[in-house]
Amino acid sequence: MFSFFKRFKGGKSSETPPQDTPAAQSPSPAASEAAAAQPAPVSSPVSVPASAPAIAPVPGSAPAAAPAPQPAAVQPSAIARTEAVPSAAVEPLGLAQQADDIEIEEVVPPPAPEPGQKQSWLTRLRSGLSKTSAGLTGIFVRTKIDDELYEELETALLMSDAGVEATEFLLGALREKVRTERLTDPQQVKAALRALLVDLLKPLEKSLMLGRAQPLVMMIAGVNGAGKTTSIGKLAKHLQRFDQSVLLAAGDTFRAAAREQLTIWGERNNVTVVSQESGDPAAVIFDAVSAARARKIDVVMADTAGRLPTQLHLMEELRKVKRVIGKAQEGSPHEVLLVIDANTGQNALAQVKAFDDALTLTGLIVTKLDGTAKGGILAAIARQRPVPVYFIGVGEKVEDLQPFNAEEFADALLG
Ligand SMILES: Nc1nc2c(ncn2[C@@H]2O[C@H](COP(=O)(O)OP(=O)(O)OP(=O)(O)O)[C@@H](O)[C@H]2O)c(=O)[nH]1
Repeated sequence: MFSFFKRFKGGKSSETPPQDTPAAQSPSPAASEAAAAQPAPVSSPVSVPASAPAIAPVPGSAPAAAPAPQPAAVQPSAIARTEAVPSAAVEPLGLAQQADDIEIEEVVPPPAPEPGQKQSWLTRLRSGLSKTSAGLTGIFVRTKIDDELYEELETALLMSDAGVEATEFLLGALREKVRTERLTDPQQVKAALRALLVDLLKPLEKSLMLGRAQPLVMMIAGVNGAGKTTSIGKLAKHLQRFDQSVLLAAGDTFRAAAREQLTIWGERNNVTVVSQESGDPAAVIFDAVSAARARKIDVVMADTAGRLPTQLHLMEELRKVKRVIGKAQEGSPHEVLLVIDANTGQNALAQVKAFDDALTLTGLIVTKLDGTAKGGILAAIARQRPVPVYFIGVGEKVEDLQPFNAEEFADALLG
């Protein structure tokens, strides 16, 4: 089963988080880059209790969900999936070196869905992708498997934003499967396409692993309006439900409304927001990470201003933000997430490539799959830049942001 989050557990790492010295009071001398910038006052609209549990029991983590730990990451499906993902750079801090005293356990299963909730989420995903699924399923009502079927399929896949490379790959593999498995019925071809899609998308499935550092620092980037701030809010709410204390850094010092949006959200949800009226986003985020270390907060999420990959100076600014976060806490940021709007089609792939080249992304959040999105973009990403997809969004409510699941997604695409 796919987990909402995973928990990094055991050993010295979680009991003794690295460098607990409150850096807020005594910043690291190495932080000259950030120190040169204006310090950001820590504004705590509503303060988070300093005693927020670092590794609190996880709701719903019934013993059955937590099999006996085995040395060095042997949780079956979860770890296999993690290893299958090329950017397994997110493997927790020096895991290999600490294999003797660290275990990984999948102890954070998905929350028990409220009646109808899961169903309504899937319904929204299906209806969001209905344009693509209508196009694809129409093809398989034919009676024969012929060139026309493959041509229509090619058009439908290209129209779904899968792009030339993923489309050619899927069609080539499909023809091969039809030949070797001697398929004769178009419905069998549909099932074969589903299997190929699942295989293609599966490496993108990955759970966010909690508890491998304190704080776990996530930097969130993306173009304007992709849904960064909204996703941070939703994710913070999910994290709170998993007993994680959260602190937000309003690193979008460019757009006042974004800062306000985050602050209001923080006030409503009892989450501290570190913000500054203007100035250097790196300094704001540096202070936020330092404050989180001092307060023993579990997760820091750092918002950043939207920017286009072609705005080279702004991309350089992001690289600086990342470097400075590393000075506030060694090994940070643990996650560099890109938020992409699925409605931007192939442009989203270009964004993934550009931001990955600049920042070495560890994951994606794909938003607005409830809109006019066609969904094939995930096949293009899987084929051309397989950065894991942690979450997908199908609406504006908190529960509209859910973990990406390749099978559910393939089913929604194929109708
Ligand atoms: N329909 C839909 N709307 C979404 C989703 N995610 C975010 N939005 C909306 O998209 C709009 C932009 O979201 P923001 O979170 O402000 O985007 P941002 O990336 O922070 O924008 P900038 O600060 O300008 O860079 C808002 O109206 C959100 O409510 C989603 O999954 N579905």
